[in-house]
Amino acid sequence: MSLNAKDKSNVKAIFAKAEPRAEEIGVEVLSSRYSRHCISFICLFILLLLFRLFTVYPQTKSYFSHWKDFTAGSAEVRKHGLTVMQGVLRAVDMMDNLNTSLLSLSELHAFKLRVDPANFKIISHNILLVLAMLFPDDFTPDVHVSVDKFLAQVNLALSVKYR
Ligand code: HEM
Repeated sequence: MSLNAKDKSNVKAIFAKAEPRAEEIGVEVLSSRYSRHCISFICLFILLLLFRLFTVYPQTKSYFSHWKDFTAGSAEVRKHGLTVMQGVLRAVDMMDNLNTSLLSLSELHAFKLRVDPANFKIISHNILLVLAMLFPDDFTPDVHVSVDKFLAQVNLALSVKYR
């Protein structure tokens, strides 16, 4: 299912919307539940995303057996979360050319990391969930459809080298 012009603008808007709310979100949420060291929106997103991923789908931790600390806010979780989110944000920028722009990432996950591609669906579900939690007013059904379609395209592009 390809992205139409409305989908593209919805996807760009919800990811762009995040930045100005960083401080507000950081103070309200991070100070109580998460590390105080990481106060940008992106850090919060990462903490929620990976925290949910590893808690609700603990089998995903098996790919990170070299990590020492899986708790929300650990240096490893923060560093890797940022890496994944940079990948997603790059995909937002390159949404017209996903297969090419994510090709080397697909190769890495398929042949070096040997990640079961079923996990791409799990992480997409969590990305949707965290966006809905952080931006309930912006996360209209219309936006939900667009982001869902976008993440499905990202998954397809990440799965290219598995075929
Ligand atoms: C939206 C989906 C995803 C994106 C955009 C993404 C992106 C990335 C990026 C950018 C890297 C670093 C690549 C490099 O070092 O050159 C990476 C590494 C990695 N990814 Fe993913 N990833 C995704 C999904 C997943 C999933 C679902 C898993 C497993 C559950 C996974 C497991 C890993 C592992 C194990 C590494 C290496 C981490 C390390 O060296 O400590 N990724 N990913």
